[in-house]
Amino acid sequence: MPAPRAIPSPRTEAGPHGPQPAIVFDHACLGYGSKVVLDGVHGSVPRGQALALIGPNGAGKSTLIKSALGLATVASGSVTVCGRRPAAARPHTAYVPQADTLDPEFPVTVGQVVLMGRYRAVGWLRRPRRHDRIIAAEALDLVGLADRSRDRFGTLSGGQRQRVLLARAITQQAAVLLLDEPFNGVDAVSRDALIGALRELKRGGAAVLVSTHDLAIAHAVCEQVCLLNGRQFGFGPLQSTLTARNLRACYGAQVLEVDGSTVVAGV
Ligand SMILES: Nc1ncnc2c1ncn2[C@@H]1O[C@H](COP(=O)(O)OP(=O)(O)OP(=O)(O)O)[C@@H](O)[C@H]1O
Repeated sequence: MPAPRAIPSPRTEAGPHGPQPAIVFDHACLGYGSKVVLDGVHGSVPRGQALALIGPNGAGKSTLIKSALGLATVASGSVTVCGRRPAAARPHTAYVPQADTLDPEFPVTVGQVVLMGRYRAVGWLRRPRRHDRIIAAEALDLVGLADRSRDRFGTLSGGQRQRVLLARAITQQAAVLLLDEPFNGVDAVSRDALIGALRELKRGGAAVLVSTHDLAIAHAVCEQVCLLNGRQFGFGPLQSTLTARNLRACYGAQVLEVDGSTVVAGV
């Protein structure tokens, strides 16, 4: 039997016109109940690539991520994940919340948190097998925390906790990874570890959606960017989308020119 791997080998689902994108937003208007908070999102993410969601506070970044999980209302247009409605595609998606959503006082070890990612595959009432433990150990190694497995989750720094949550998502071996501001308040070591792990996941064929306030993260990890502020201000390759014009339209007065570079102030 081949050794288990946290990151599965690349797979492409072929459609009639070639490989199918992992995520497709088709003129999607998104919100909660009857309230629309995000208008006209249009673009797609192939497997093995990442999309950065960029925009000011309240722009709709989390809403876009929730729509791919089937947790936001699609008022018009459509959102498709792995060729299905998002709710039906949940077995193929893994979600990384912000680290502060998990109570650090909860008495659980780092290894146990990572192993929780295997529960969907194992079943809640069954014990994880050796196979699952190997996958969890490999995922923890990928985020650079192999030596912290027995430590209590709450004793880790915020950045390390964020890495543990990414490891938990990696063990799900999902085709689509959705990360909500994983770099917020993260130190340089954790930031580099997260960037390295995301690159490795893309190499394994995963499609990644990552919301961030940091344009440098988009450049380090993502092929495409989606600029949002209540509606879409651009969706496409970084170079042609992260233009001063688009950023100014999206952020307004918060965009500055510093030494010929465009900088978004205060985020
Ligand atoms: N469950 C909800 N019900 C109704 N409105 C909501 C809900 N969640 C978010 N909103 C609203 O949707 C809009 C977009 O919020 P969202 O959290 O998606 O923005 P964001 O870009 O992720 O913001 P931040 O960077 O501050 O996390 C906001 O006006 C917010 O108040």
